[in-house]
Amino acid sequence: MAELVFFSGTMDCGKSTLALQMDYNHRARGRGGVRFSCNDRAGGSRISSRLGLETDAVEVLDTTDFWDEVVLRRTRGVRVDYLICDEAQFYSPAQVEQLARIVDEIEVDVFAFGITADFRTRLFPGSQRLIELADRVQVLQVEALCWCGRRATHNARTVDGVMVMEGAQVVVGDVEMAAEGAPAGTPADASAAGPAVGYETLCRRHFMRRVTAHGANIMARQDQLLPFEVDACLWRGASSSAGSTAANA
Ligand SMILES: Nc1ncnc2c1ncn2[C@@H]1O[C@H](COP(=O)(O)OP(=O)(O)O)[C@@H](O)[C@H]1O
Ligand SMILES: Cc1cn([C@H]2C[C@H](O)[C@@H](COP(=O)(O)O)O2)c(=O)[nH]c1=O
Repeated sequence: MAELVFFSGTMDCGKSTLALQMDYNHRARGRGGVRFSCNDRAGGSRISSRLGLETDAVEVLDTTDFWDEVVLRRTRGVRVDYLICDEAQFYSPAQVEQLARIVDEIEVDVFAFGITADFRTRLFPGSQRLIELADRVQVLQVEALCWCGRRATHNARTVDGVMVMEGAQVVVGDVEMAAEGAPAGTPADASAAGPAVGYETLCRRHFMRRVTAHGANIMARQDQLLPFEVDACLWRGASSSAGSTAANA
């Protein structure tokens, strides 16, 4: 029995990696599939994983009709047993309905991958329809982490390093690597003209309090600059470390 499965999680939790792995595994068993993506960071018509894997895909446009895509291939004698649908949050609700129809009427498995919510915690329309229609919604096992070490559940957007709550729902971008290179919150390319948009995965607590890694770093630095008496007092409290105030934020 064919299935519509929505694999979801925050940004940077391994969705595209899993999409490529599932495509590989099904293909290795002789099944025929079609890979789709939309607005991948690597550019059009690609599925790219931060682990370094990248492959070609059919770019989903506003005008794409998944039913036609499958029927056309089958009419030409191309085997289509499953679809890999990456960045599915960007698909329209109508396109998600086409995917459900493909599962039910022509027994093609559909494996969709995407984030559920945007930088304001609102569901993307495509993700909402997937949650409504999927046979299964599977949350990825690999957890992206907040800077505090908790499981990240939210995708924050930063503009020039500052977390924002206003702006267009769709802005293609990447998470910033706090541990590698520039401190989190530093624009990826500070010399580029225009504001630098980035993303950071946060736990709910720090999302609601708007504390990104960059903000936490500033608080930790301020801790280190406390007057001697206050600093000594905190130190005697044993729980004090440069990061503890930030972590309690
Ligand atoms: N250099 C690396 N070494 C090991 N794992 C990595 C490396 N870079 C990225 N990853 C893994 O890849 C995951 C991101 O995978 P990706 O498929 O690009 O995520 P998504 O599509 O969900 O945004 C990270 O959570 C991490 O587990
Ligand atoms: C939160 C949020 C994200 N996006 C964009 C940013 C990326 O291009 C993709 C997510 O890709 P990933 O493979 O899951 O990292 O979505 C956006 O346009 N709007 C948002 O609010």
